Amino acid sequence: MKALSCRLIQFRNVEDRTFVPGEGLTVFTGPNGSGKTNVLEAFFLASIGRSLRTHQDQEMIGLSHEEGTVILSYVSGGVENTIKVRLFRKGGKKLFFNDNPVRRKDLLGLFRTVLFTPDEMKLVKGMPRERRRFIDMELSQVNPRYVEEVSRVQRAVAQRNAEFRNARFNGRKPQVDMWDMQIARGSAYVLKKRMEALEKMNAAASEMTRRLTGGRETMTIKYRQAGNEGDPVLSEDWFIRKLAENREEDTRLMRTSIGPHRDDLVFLLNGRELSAYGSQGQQRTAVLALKLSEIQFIREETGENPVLLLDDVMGELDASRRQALISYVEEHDVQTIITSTDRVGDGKIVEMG
Ligand SMILES: Nc1ncnc2c1ncn2[C@@H]1O[C@H](COP(=O)(O)OP(=O)(O)OP(=O)(O)O)[C@@H](O)[C@H]1O
Repeated sequence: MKALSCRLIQFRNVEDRTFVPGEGLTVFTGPNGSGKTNVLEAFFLASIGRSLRTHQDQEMIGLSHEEGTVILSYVSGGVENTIKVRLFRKGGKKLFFNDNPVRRKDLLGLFRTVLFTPDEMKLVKGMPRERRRFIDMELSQVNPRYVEEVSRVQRAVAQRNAEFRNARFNGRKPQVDMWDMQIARGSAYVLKKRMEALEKMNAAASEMTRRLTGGRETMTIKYRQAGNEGDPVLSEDWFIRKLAENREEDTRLMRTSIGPHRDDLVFLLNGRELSAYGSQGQQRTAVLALKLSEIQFIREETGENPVLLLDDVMGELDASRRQALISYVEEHDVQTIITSTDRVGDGKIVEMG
């Protein structure tokens, strides 16, 4: 999969400009504040349907305008396609695939990207939410049903929690059997897909780590299931039983403590927990290995490379990791779009400002 062009109209600080990346490496360069990340954000918006740095879509519209647009052309499976995102100051956005309106969940998986920003260090150090987002983002781009099942579980959890509040307010016993069943059904599917992905990721991530460290270190990813100390259990019955067991406490706290929305990933380096024992450098290597494994996973699942978007990460990586990254993307022909104040690599250079 390759991006052919990305046109930004009244988007952030760009009035109207079309950016044409090269087939391999492209570096958007310019001084601080010149709009490098804005361009990367436009590519990401066309891929995921939201910004890489804000939940407020309106912030992306050029300051004095009522509407902003991104039009991305890309080629996938030898076919050229266009994604258009229109953002409105008065609220909302419209998404189009080859000029036909689409919903956000149908956009996911059309133009597939892997994003790597300095923020990604949160994968190791941050909250479990960051790690769930990582695996969800990856699966959402290769499996449309996964997106639906995740939102089904989210909705059922929200309804279950609302029922706890209503019941408390009205002084009655909560009626949550129906939500428990829905959560169990969706969770079993989500878990199964996450475990399958993890198995593939594990193989790729340990291979990448060996490569990045000259064989000195190995990484494994483990899945930590809420309410279970042992190996993850994927059956609906397990979820039903656990939700029932936890109902009393959930009623008291008005939340749902079992389900994929409470699970986490644990990264182990040479068998030890990376977040607790890993040095900064080891954590960086691990995150880089995870990102490269994400590319590999998407390629294996879809038969095509995603486009790699790197925001300002080159400065974060030392020379050897930088070189490992560049040689990986060159070897595998991964189109890579980089923002950097320096001219890194020997790809196409696009000057901002
Ligand atoms: N909605 C908007 N309308 C107009 N300009 C905007 C809008 N949002 C941000 N900007 C401008 O965009 C610029 C920031 O762009 P961006 O973050 O892409 O810079 P950058 O080149 O990546 O910088 P750095 O090297 O510091 O990361 C700032 O000048 C900011 O004022």
